[in-house]
Amino acid sequence: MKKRDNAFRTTLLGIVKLFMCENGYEMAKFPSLEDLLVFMKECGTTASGTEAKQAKRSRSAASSSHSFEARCHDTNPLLPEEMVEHLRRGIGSRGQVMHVEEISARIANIVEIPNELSENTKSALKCIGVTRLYGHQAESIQASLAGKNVVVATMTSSGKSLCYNIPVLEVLSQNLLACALYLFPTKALAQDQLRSLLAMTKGFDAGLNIGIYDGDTSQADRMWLRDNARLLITNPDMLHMSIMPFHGQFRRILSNLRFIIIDEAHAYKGVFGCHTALILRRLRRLCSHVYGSDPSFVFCTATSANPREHAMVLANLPTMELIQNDGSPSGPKLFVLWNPPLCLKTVQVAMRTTSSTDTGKSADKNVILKRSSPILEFSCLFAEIVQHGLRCIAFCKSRKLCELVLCYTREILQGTAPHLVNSICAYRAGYIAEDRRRIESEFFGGNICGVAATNALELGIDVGHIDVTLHLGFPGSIASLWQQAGRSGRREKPSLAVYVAFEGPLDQYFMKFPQKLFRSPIECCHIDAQNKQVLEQHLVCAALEHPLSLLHDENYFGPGLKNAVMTLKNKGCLSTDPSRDSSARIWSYIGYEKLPSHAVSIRAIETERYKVINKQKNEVLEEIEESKAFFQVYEGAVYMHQAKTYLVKHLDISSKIALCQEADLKYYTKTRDYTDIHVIGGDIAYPARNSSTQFSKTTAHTNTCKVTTTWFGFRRIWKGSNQVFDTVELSLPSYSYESQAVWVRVPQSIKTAVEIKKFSFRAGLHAAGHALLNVVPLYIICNSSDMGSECANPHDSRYVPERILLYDQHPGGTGISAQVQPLFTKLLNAALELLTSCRCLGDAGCPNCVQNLACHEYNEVLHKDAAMMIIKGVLDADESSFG
Ligand SMILES: Nc1ncnc2c1ncn2[C@@H]1O[C@H](COP(=O)(O)OP(=O)(O)OP(=O)(O)O)[C@@H](O)[C@H]1O
Repeated sequence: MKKRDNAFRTTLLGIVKLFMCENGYEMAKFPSLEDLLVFMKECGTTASGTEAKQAKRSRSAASSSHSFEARCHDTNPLLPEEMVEHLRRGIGSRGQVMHVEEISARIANIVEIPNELSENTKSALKCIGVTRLYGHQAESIQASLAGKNVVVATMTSSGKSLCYNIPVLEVLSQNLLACALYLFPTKALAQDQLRSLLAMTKGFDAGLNIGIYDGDTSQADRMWLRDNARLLITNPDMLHMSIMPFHGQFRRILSNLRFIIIDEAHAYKGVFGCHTALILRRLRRLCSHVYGSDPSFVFCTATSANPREHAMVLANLPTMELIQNDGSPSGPKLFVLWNPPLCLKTVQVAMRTTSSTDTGKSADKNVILKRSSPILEFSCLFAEIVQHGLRCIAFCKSRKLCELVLCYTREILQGTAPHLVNSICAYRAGYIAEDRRRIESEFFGGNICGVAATNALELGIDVGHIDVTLHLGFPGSIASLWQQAGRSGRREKPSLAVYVAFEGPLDQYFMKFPQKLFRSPIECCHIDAQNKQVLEQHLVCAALEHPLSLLHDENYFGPGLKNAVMTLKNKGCLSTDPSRDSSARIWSYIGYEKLPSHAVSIRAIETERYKVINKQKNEVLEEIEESKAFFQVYEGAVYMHQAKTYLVKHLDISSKIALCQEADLKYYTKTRDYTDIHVIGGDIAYPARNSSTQFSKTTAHTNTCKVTTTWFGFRRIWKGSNQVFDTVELSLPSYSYESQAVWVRVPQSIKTAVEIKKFSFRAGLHAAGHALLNVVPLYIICNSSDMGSECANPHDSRYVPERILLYDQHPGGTGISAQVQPLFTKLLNAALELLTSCRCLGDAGCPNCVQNLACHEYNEVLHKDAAMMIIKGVLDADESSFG
């Protein structure tokens, strides 16, 4: 018996050793098996059961670069609600399911199609198989036909398009001159809408001449549409650059304009929203002053806290009918919060720094409790879901994550269901338009059953029925999470959403307090149509389109009009006839630019891009924005595209081309770089609405800044173990762009106090910046990549300014820094709370407090205690300066 026990012990120890070693744990820390098991039990991890089996399997799958494998091999079709139980028993058996929120089904509120609608409209409904209307559709159609401005804020896939298509088709079939203008934020959505409009109007006997007028429309088609279209689909960019500056060519449409449709209105926020608001004011002014038309608006938007206010500000409308009683049916949805399990990991930790000049270079190995990789957990879930016949969108926060998830999931499927490997793909910005259209239609048609996507698929492109949405990390706002989750479960069908947490503070906060996710109000959509800089830019465009009048145009451009006109006069952009009475003066454009609208970029989108070309096939794989290019493509970089790895062979900086070739590589690469932020000056005040005294007691400033990134090398890292095995030098030009920063000065006395404690001040500033960055999404709708903080470079001991600084990572800035400024005290308090409540040990903190996944310096040179002293010091100093 004893002999058998010993044999069992030896075998078990062998398995555990293998498991520990494959997962990077250090056995030496545990002298006996008992010590190890006691430790693992305390940590809530066990190397027996599933883990040990996995370890065994990993050994047999030694050829694979990863030590993971899907742990459930059955591939029976399952319904979404069966899936939760299945996951709990299978890959979720290590207690990953933190919460299951049951969202009950919604019963449809159905009404008959109003009899008074024309035969044309009735036949359009028949063409798409709609026999009755949902309550909200009937309500909004009635309001629109009565001439009211309407905003429809109902769930994803609730049939919002009919809320505008029906009144438009009705009016256009009754009045053969009437026209409508549809605005979509993306070209893909415009294509989608054109398809459904063409399907609806097959039997129409009134010529509508529906067409898209965007950057892809040929010159011949443009001319035809200008002369004939009655339903013109376009986007704010075209309106701004190509339609309004040449409005005379659109005389027929503008004179007869009855409707302006704005779908996906929630996409118009931040700087893009601010520009669109000014574009709509220009359009309404032209319609009224030049063409005598007064179109009604229909907005469709995802649920937000303020759909009515948002739509009214966007188009400067005094009244707006809000339709939000969703009458569409929806099946039950289960929303699962999934936390990757804790396990033991050996990590290199920076030792406590001993002086202000020491940058914390010494390191030691230690065993810590860490969550297993959320990316692998997510990929296992993705693989499991598609194996059970469920159609799935796996939402990832970044393009790189999208590629990694696809790569890992395909690898899992290769072992468990090889026939499904090519039935999943990635979908993200950067792919060329044809590839995106192909993926959309293959997903719609069922050739593809799962897509790893960024928020590029969040907006309502119709990809057919989806059973499950997976969410890797918090997408930046509760509104956005709901919008993504709403993509599954059309009509009465049950659906499932699984939110997989990263180790960051925000994700862990929601795992701990699920009610904050499910019971908290959804965020507001903010825009500031009074932004001085944006107003001036659009007034120049407006003056070219039709001279400005202080008397008649204040209605459109608001109380800032007079000051802005005077500024533009001083800049030599506007002139007036001084002999006229001042109130009767009209202001004409006299600037040197022929088309001022071409100098106004409304999305802060970069035009300069690098093309990534597959050398063997001579095909363009991707176009990467210039600011992001050198993080992904340089000679020797491993570049990923649709789960294939490529080696970048040549980078031609002058022609902006990266040539790569497919290669089966077991490593990935990461750049070594640093980013300097130079505050230029010029206060920015945005948005005005937030600068109430309640928030403004802060010495924080918002200024324009210059961001310069320098790349000096890259590392080659093994895929499975994440071990660096090679470091290579790089010589690339630095990249600079102007942006906006929000920052607060740290008093000299605090620096001295930190240094008396023998803490590193640089490390404290770095950690304080991270802590602040980690709490920003609690207050402001943004993606984690929107903002960065000033990070201390471990290889650089130059002077660092005594400040905590966050900056907008989009060239040109999207206004987010200025949104943060009035909230700075709140953020400092929240960051301090985050640090004091985190019980991690060690100066370098943990991903729950001062570490940040996106840190340019890989979380080196951090000091949590110093960060707490600095934040507290700034708060005290601010409090005393405001009394
Ligand atoms: N009254 C109705 N009866 C039956 N089906 C309907 C009805 N209204 C709309 N639908 C169908 O519901 C689906 C979703 O409609 P639609 O795309 O208009 O929703 P949406 O709210 O605009 O979606 P998104 O939020 O993704 O933009 C379409 O297939 C449409 O044909």
